[in-house]
Amino acid sequence: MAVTYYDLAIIGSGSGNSLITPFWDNRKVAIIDGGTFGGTCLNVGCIPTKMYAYPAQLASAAKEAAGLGVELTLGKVHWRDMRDRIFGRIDAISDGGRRYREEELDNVTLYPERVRFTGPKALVTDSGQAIEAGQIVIAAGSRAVLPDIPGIDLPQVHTSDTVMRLPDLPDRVLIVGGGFVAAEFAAVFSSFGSQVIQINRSAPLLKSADALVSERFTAAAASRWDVRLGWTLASVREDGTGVKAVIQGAEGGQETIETDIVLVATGRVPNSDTLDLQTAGYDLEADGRIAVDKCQRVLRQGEPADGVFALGDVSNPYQLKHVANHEARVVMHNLEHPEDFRSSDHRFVPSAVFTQPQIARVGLTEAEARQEAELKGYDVVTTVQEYGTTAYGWAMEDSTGFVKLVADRRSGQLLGAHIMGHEASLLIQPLIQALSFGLDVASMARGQYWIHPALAEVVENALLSLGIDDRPDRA
Ligand SMILES: Cc1cc2nc3c(=O)[nH]c(=O)nc-3n(C[C@H](O)[C@H](O)[C@H](O)COP(=O)(O)OP(=O)(O)OC[C@H]3O[C@@H](n4cnc5c(N)ncnc54)[C@H](O)[C@@H]3O)c2cc1C
Ligand SMILES: NC(=O)c1ccc[n+]([C@@H]2O[C@H](COP(=O)([O-])OP(=O)(O)OC[C@H]3O[C@@H](n4cnc5c(N)ncnc54)[C@H](O)[C@@H]3O)[C@@H](O)[C@H]2O)c1
Repeated sequence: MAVTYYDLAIIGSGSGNSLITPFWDNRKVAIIDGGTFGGTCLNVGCIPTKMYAYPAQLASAAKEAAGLGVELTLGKVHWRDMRDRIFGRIDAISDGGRRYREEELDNVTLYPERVRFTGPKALVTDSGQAIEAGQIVIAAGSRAVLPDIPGIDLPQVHTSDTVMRLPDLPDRVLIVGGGFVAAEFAAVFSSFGSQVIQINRSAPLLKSADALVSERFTAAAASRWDVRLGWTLASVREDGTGVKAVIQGAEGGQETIETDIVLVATGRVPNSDTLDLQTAGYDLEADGRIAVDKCQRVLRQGEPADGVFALGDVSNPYQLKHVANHEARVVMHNLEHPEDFRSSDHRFVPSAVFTQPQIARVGLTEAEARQEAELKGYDVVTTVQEYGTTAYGWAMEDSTGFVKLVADRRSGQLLGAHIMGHEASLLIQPLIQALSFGLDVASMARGQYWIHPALAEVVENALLSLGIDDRPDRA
């Protein structure tokens, strides 16, 4: 079999696509992707979901405004127009990116097919094209898992990959799962007027969040759509244009739900199993992720393999685009500077769920901090500051938003921050900055102005209410 040799082969055109810098202009690069060019975030993930989440926020403003003396009526939601606007933009970007790689860069070859390893630095595509490369980057991402139950292949059963392309807004939606994807789509569909039932195996929703966030979000969600905890999906069968979904309770009971569509959002698994990694001898973590060292080098029998890197959802447990981007920047440097490797920094990985109300997090939950307290010598202190205690919170008549901080009284450092409420994803950013740069609580609270009466005052007040005051020059 004829083998084509490349200096660099990249598996996955999501975060992997950003690795082709001018450094490679006079070198041969292969980029291989068996799916839609641009990967998850662009085509079926972060970007289109937020392009639905924002109009959903606008649609739900009508209810919010009523409490403030403004009568707004939600007219019609033009789902099809929205869908066409969103994907008109996204598909063009994906297509443009693919064309640029395929047609405009002489040194880059795009293989639009799946690939697997045949040796440590050897690959073969589904059509049998053999590739060898000096360096290889595995950026193959993750995919939605589907439970193995009767009816799971019916066209009315969706994952996040397909649900955003529905021809019409469904009247009734059954959402299975209690994580990020479920929380975001439940908010979108319920804001647009669909009847949403969300079932989750465990209680509460968003169970990896700080316990107070999970508890309060579960209550907030239940006030907006129908939340049923302790249920799983048992089977689905067609019923006219919709389906009858049988759900199974933790106690053994069953119920049948009539719905137009089912959205399965029960987690994602790394695509490592598509790559025949055992042939190349590379190590996997227990959950199927590719094992890497701090420099993102793939491990082989516990040792970093020379010139083989992995990044993003295929190797990290976070499954977040900003983490994949960070790791891609590290890999980009390490590919070009083998004599001067950099490491990834996973100390303070933040996340936000663009549901209603919004949720954001960085650092430790209270439970994690208490668990680590003895080992690390933390004197754990926490505070909860309601949005409603600040001037802007009054303006909003907010009754659900809050900031929870977790800190170490001994060192005066923040350990974690958890926000639920309006623009939580923005309010969290100064706290991410404080953690990342080691800014102590007292300096952060009093070493700068906080604009009055902005919503950010809720962060200032939360910092002050921790009762940590060790700045000798505090005014
Ligand atoms: C609905 C949804 C919403 C999300 N929202 C957010 C958000 O708001 N913020 C956030 O930070 N993250 C979000 N994420 C997560 C984010 O999308 C991912 O963490 C990120 O896209 C992962 O990037 P990646 O480069 O690792 O993989 P991907 O972008 O998935 O790229 C992997 C590529 O590899 C290809 N591939 C896989 N196996 C093979 C093979 N054997 N051969 C050839 N090609 C292969 C795939 O076709 C794919 O194109 C969301 C995810 C989903 C599903
Ligand atoms: N805003 C964001 O950053 C964002 C948005 C969407 C997705 N993502 C990423 O995508 C990843 C995947 O999201 P996800 O929501 O699919 O997974 P997840 O792991 O966050 O949540 C899966 C949920 O499904 C439940 N579940 C599992 N099996 C079940 C079953 N058989 N029946 C009922 N419930 C069941 C689990 O209890 C859990 O609540 C996330 O980890 C996240 O990192 C990020």
